[in-house]
Amino acid sequence: MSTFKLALVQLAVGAQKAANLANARRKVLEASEAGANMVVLPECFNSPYGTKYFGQYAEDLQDTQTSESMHALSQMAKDGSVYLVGGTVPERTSDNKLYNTCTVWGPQGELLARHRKVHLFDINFPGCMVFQESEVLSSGREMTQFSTPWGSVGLGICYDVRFPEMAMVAARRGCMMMVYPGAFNTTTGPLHWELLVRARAMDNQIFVAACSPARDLAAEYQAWGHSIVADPYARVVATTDEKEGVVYADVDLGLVDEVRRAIPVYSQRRFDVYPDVAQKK
Ligand SMILES: NC(=O)CCC(=O)C(=O)O
Repeated sequence: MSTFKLALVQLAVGAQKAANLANARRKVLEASEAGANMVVLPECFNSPYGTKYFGQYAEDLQDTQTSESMHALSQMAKDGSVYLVGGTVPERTSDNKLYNTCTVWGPQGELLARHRKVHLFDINFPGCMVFQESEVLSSGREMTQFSTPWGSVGLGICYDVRFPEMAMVAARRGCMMMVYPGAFNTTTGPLHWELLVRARAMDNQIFVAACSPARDLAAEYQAWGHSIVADPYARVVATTDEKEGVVYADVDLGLVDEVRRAIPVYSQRRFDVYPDVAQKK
C-alpha cells in the first residue's frame, strides 16, 4: 500500500488561541470527511507569527492532557482518524527555553513525533523583511522522521527547507516525503517558496509538502500562502493562492521508485570523489 490522500490546511489564524484551535479542528474534520488520510497544519497555527507572540502563546508540550494545543491536536487526529502533522506551536520547556515545535499524531490520537525547528529564521531585507527568531527562540538539535503505513516521512519547519542537507539526509535514511509546516512571507515567498519545495523534491526524488497559514491583511507578518505539494519529478501536483482553504493531493509513494529507476542518481553517487553527508550522525 503506497497511496494516500494528503490534505494541507491553509488556516486563517487570528489572535484568539481557542478560536484557532476550533477552526483547525473544523478543517481537519472537513479534510477527513473528504477522504484525507494525512492532514497537515501550518507553522504557528494557534497564534500569530512574530517574536513578540512566542512567549505569550507558549505551552509546556510534555503532557498531552495539560497542554491545551496538544490535547486539541490529539483529539482532532483521533476524531478524524487521520495522521496529523500538527503545524507548529511555541513550546516552553522546564528550563524556560522557547522552541518552535511541530508534533505529529496518529489516528488513535497517539503522539508519534516532535520536531523543534532546527534552523531559526533570521533574515534582513532592509525596508522589506527583517525577522530574528533567534532573539527569543532556541534551535532544535535533532532530525525527525515518523512511520506511516505508506512509508517514512521526514519533518522540517519552514526555514528548514532552505537547508538541502536536512532533506538529503532524511531521504537517505528512507524518507519518501518531507513535510514542512511553514509561513513564508510576501517578500521571500514569491522568490523562493515554490522553488525550494521543488528543489528539495528534485534533489532527493521524494514528495515534498509545505503548508502555510492563509494571508491576514491585518497582521504584521503577511504569510505568503500558496501551500504546495511537489512530486518526486519535482512537478507541482497541488497548490493554491493566499486564501484559507484545503489543498488535496493523491500521493503515490510508488512514484519515488519509478523516478529513481528513470533517473538513477541514487546509484550513481560518487562517494569516492566527495563524502557522504548522510553518514554523519
Ligand atoms: N517562518 C519562517 O521560517 C519563514 C521562512 C522564510 O520566509 C524564508 O524566506 O526562509
